[in-house]
Amino acid sequence: MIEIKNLNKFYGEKQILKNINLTIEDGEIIGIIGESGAGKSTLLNCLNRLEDFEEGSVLIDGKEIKYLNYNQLKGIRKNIGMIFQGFSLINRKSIYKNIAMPMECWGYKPDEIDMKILEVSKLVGLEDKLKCKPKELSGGQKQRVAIARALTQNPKILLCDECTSALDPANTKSILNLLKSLREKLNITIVIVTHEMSVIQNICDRVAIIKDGKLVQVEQVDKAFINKSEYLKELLGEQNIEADENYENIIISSLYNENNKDIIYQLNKHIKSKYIIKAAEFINTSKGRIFKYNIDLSEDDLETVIEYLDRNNINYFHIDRGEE
Ligand SMILES: Nc1ncnc2c1ncn2[C@@H]1O[C@H](COP(=O)(O)OP(=O)(O)OP(=O)(O)O)[C@@H](O)[C@H]1O
Repeated sequence: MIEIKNLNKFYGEKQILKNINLTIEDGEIIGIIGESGAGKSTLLNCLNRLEDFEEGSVLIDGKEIKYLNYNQLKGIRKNIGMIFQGFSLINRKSIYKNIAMPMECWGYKPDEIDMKILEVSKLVGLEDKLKCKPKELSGGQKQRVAIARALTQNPKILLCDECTSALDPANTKSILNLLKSLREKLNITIVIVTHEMSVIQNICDRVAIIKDGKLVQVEQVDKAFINKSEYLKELLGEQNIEADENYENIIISSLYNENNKDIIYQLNKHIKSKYIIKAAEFINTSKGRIFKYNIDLSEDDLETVIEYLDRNNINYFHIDRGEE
C-alpha cells in the first residue's frame, strides 16, 4: 500500500505539490492526470524519492521513505519499478543485456539472470527478440523491454510516467493490455501519470486529477465518467450544453447492464410528447461501457420519466434551471 499524507513539495520558493493526500491499495491501477506543469511527474517521483519532498510523508507498506538513507532507499526502490516515455534503453546492447542490467548491478549470478530473463521476457512476449538490438524493435516492443527490465526486480509497484505517450494507438493498446495482465498475474500496484484520457478509461480503477499542484478529485473511473466534474470536463475540453428554457433537461448516464440497455426504447414507451436527444455519448472504461444521453423533454413528461428511472435504478441528473 502507498500512503501519501499532507505532501508538500517546493522548488525554491515555488510550491509544486500542495497538501497531497492519497492512499493507493495493493493491486490497484490508478491514473494521475492533469494539465502540463500541474505536478504529475513530480508527485510520481516523490513515491520512490527520485525527488525529495520538504513536508508530509510517503509510506510504502507502512514504511516512511522520507528519512531513508541511500542504502535503505536502494532496498525500497527494488520493490518499485519505473518506466518512462523514452524507454531508457542502451542502443548498442542487445535486448537481453538491456533487461539484464539491473540484475548485473545487484550482482546476480549468470544462471539466475538467464532464468529471470526467460521468465520476464515470456511475460512481456519478447522471448524471440532477446538477441536483437533496440533499433530493430517497434516503440511498443521497446516499452516491453523497459517493462521486462523493471520486472526482473519482482517489483510490487510499477510507476509509469507517460509510458504510452510516444506510442501509436495500436502499441498503446498492447502496452495497456500488458499492464492489465501483469496486475492480474502478479498483483502489482500500478501508478500511471498520463495526459491521455484513453489510458485512464482503459485500464485505471481510479483517476486522480491534479491541478496547480493540488489533488482536486480522486474517484472510481466509472463514477467519474458517469457524472463528470468540471475538472474532468476541462481536461476533456468539453463544454456544458446550453439549456433550452422551453424544456426540462435531464442527463441519463450509467454503466450498461441488462436493466438499462434499451433505455431509449423504454423511454419512448413512457413519454407522451416528443423529446430531443441533444447529445449521446458512449465511453468504454475498465469497469464497463458507460452511456450518456442528454435529453430535453416536456414538463409533463418529467415526472413519469424520473419515476421510471428511479424504479429501474438508472442514474440521472435533472438540470435545475432555477426559477427564471
Ligand atoms: N527540477 C525542477 N526545478 C524547478 N522547477 C521544476 C523542476 N521540475 C519541475 N519543475 C516545475 O514543477 C512544475 C510541475 O512539473 P511536473 O513535471 O511535475 O509537471 P507535469 O504535470 O508532469 O507536466 P507535464 O505533463 O508537462 O510533464 C512545473 O511548473 C515545472 O516547471
